[in-house]
Amino acid sequence: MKLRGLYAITDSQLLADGKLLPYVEAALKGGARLLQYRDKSSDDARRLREAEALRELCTRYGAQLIINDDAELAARLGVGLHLGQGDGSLAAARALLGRQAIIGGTCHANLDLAAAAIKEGASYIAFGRFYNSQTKPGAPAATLDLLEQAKQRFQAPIVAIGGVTLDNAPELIARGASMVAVIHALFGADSAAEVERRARAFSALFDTV
Ligand SMILES: Cc1ncc(COP(=O)(O)OP(=O)(O)O)c(N)n1
Ligand SMILES: Cc1nc(C(=O)O)sc1CCOP(=O)(O)O
Ligand SMILES: [Mg+2]
Repeated sequence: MKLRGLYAITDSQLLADGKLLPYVEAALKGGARLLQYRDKSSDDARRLREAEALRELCTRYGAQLIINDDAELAARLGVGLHLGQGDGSLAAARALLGRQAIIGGTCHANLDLAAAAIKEGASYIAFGRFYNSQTKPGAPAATLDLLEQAKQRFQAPIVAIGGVTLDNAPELIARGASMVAVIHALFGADSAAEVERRARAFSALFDTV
C-alpha cells in the first residue's frame, strides 16, 4: 500500500459518547488511508473490542489500522503499529509483526532518529509537532526546513503531525510530507457529516499539491 494521504488518529475524549465508530467511518468514507487507534487507557477488554471494530471498518474501506504504543495488541489483530521513542524497540516490533506490517516511528525533529528508525525497519518516519497542538501541546517543535531535509535524505514515507489543519496541510505536503496525521482538525467536529467533509478536503490536497 502506498503511504500517501490522510492519516486519521482517534482521540478518546473527542470520540467519547458513542462517536468512535460513526466518526471513524466518516473519516474513512472521506478517504483516510491510515487510521491510528490511540487510546491511553488500561482497559484492555475495551481496547480489544474497539480495535477489532476499527479493523473491520478499515477493511471495509480499504484502509489500514495502526495501533498506537501496543505491539501485543497489533500482533493479536494482525495490524500495523506506531511506536514513540519510549514505546519499545522498532526492530523487535518488526520481528514480531512480520515484513508486511506497517510500522511507524516517532522522530520528533531529529533526522538521526529517523535514520535509526529506518534502519530498525520502520515503514514510515513521523516528524512533529509542526504547529500548536490542542491534543499534545507539549510535544517538541519541528520546522518546515527539517521536513525538506528529511525529504531530501530519506526515501521512506514521511508523516507530519501536530496541529495540522486544512489551512496548513498544503505547505507540509509541498515540503515533503507524504501523509498528514490529524486528530483535532478532523475529529473535533459537531457531526459525522462534518468529519467526512473535512476528511474529503484533506484527501483532496494530495491530488492537487
Ligand atoms: C503518526 C504519529 N506520529 C507521532 C505520534 C506520537 O507518538 P508518541 O511520541 O509515542 O506519542 P503518543 O502518541 O504515544 O502520545 C503518533 N502517535 N502518531
Ligand atoms: C499524538 C501527537 N504526537 C505529536 C508529536 O509531535 O509527536 S503531536 C500529536 C497530537 C496530534 O494531534 P492534533 O492533530 O490534534 O494536533
Ligand atoms: Mg507512544
